[in-house]
Amino acid sequence: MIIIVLDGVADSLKYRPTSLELAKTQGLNELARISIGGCFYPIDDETAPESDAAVFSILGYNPKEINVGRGLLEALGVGIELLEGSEVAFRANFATIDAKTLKIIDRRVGRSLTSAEAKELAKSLNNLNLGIYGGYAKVYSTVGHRAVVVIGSKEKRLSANVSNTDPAYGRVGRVSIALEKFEPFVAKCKPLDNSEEAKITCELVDEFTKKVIEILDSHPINVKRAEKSLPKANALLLRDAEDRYPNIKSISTIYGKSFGIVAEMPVEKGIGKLLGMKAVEVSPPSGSIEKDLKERLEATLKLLNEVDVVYVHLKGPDEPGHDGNKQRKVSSIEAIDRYYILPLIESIDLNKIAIVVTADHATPPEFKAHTSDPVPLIVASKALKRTDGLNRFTEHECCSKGSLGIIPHGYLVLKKIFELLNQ
Ligand SMILES: O=C(O)[C@H](O)COP(=O)(O)O
Repeated sequence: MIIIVLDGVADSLKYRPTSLELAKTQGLNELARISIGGCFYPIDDETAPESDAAVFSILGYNPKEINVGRGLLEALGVGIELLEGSEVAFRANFATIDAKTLKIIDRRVGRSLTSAEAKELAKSLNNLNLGIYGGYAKVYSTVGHRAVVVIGSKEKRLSANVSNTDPAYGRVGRVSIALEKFEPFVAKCKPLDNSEEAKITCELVDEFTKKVIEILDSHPINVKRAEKSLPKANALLLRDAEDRYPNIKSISTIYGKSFGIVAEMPVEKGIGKLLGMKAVEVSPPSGSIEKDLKERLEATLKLLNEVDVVYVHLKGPDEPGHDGNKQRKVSSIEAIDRYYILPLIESIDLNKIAIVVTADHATPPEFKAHTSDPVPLIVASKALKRTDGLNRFTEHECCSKGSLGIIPHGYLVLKKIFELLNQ
């Protein structure tokens, strides 16, 4: 089986036509016609999840039970080891701020920061001495404006039970939630319990934030960017702290099948590692969608020879959703259809291999953020005894006609799919 998760591909049924309804998708339509479908709430009907919690959920793990901070997953995804007890990992965004007022101008540097620029900036911050409690910071840039930050102390124990300095996301336990409204200022770190560890961690985080702004605001990369009228990457916003490796059952133990993963972003790579999935490395987005999708397709087909279930995570539609650009979201869906779905259908025998297509969460362009809306799901196979008569892979089609109905939690979905295919 191949499970294809199109990051943030769903929109909200409040804003129709949705991006999926607008897109011309010959391949997805073909799959829909041989499918059983339905919809599901990624976590529940009130949680707008980040991708990590949503992906765990799709794979059958209740994110509120496993309770893993995304910081650790991002770190695992780029091969960073954590010293449990004295180090805390965060997901970070290079951002553009007004250095005097700390007002956030763009949480993602207008998506204009190249990975090469981010690498240079990270170099200037790495092994930063925080001046108190033997504190230090390690900064690793990943894709574009994204980074991983590890805050550590040579003297004190630290804790991940601290709030985000990125105001766009909140925390329920270690599960990160996209906030509907937030004040656009770099937030101060707040300890989330009364421990000395959380208090010291926050002092180190706030010291880090201050030092980063001092160093980055006049960094030669930013001077050059300002000359070209590009936004400066002069702050790092931290979120989703984690300080321990959780004890989670591997995915093969749960389902009795071997799993592989094709993932583009560190967070999904990290999830794959944590759950013991076999990975085929693919390069980060290169700027050529066609080339990237061909590479992802080759990786999928390679893994298909080696494992029972291949999980494929394609980032494409999420970014234009965040940017409020519906037209670009539609184009991204159409590119995935043309360069990934159609050639995939031609390369495999749908009598023997089932294809599941779904989304990890909705990112409606009208909303520019993840929402809790239900997402569509199709299970396509020529071996199914019946189909739902779907014509398209869209929110309305799957939610209104799919016989799986609207499943209340994403973590119930994969078990249902296996049951369906075993009938
Ligand atoms: O693109 C990402 O890494 C996330 O899915 C969204 O995070 P952001 O709100 O920081 O862009």
